[in-house]
Amino acid sequence: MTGHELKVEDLTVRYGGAVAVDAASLTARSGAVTAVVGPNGAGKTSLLLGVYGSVPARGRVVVDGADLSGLRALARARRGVAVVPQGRQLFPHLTVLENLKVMAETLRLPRGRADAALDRFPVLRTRARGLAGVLSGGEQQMLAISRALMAEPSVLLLDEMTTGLAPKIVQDIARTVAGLADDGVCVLLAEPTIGPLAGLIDRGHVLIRGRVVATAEDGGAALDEAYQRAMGATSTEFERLGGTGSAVAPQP
Ligand SMILES: Nc1ncnc2c1ncn2[C@@H]1O[C@H](COP(=O)(O)OP(=O)(O)OP(=O)(O)O)[C@@H](O)[C@H]1O
Repeated sequence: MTGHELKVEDLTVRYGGAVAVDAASLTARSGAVTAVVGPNGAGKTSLLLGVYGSVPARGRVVVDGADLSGLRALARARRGVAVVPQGRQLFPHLTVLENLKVMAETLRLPRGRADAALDRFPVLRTRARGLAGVLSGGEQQMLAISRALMAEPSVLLLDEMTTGLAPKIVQDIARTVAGLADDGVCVLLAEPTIGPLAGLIDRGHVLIRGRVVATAEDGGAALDEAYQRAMGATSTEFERLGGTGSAVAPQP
């Protein structure tokens, strides 16, 4: 197995004056599935897109020792970083195969790569000439994952891969993701809850208000505990501040 490592150092993402990710540092390595968990708006998507390079970010993104921070998303994709975006972002009016071809052409992958990607999940081969927009949610997610894997990435970023999917599909996809990590892909996924993925996640980081506030190394259940603790501490702080969520103490 060839191992890969992602190191994120002091990553900061701003939208205008608003800080979405605040000097976040984390690591992920192949052989283990790493998760970033946090509530809605915590900055998970911004973090993954900052790593992928599709939103401007400060800080460092290092893959296998190479600093990719100065590169645009396409260049990072060619250097082995792939993303399965939140909401999948497929072209609904293109066929399954055409969706794969668009990415293959964008990344200038060898001919035949898009067709071969249909074999990642058997259902994609049977739906190859059907429109992506009429696939079920689970099938669309399989297509998005196959599309991301076409370039044989060393780092795979998965944003809320299970949202809205039936439990059986979640488990099928989780098995695929576990297999990828075992096969040497460095997997970093972002989820608002750990729930059905507790068995998949090996380690991870808790992100709250853009900051990494906790790290757990001993599996999904340990990460969930750290997450609950951090959320408890956050709501206690919130109450202490009079429910304003600001750093300004409430007036008597
Ligand atoms: N394009 C944007 N322009 C301005 N603000 C944004 C943009 N994208 C996200 N934000 C804001 O940045 C913060 C972090 O959002 P982000 O989507 O990264 O969090 P998240 O943890 O992925 O949340 P969710 O689970 O709801 O997707 C939020 O306050 C959000 O409103």
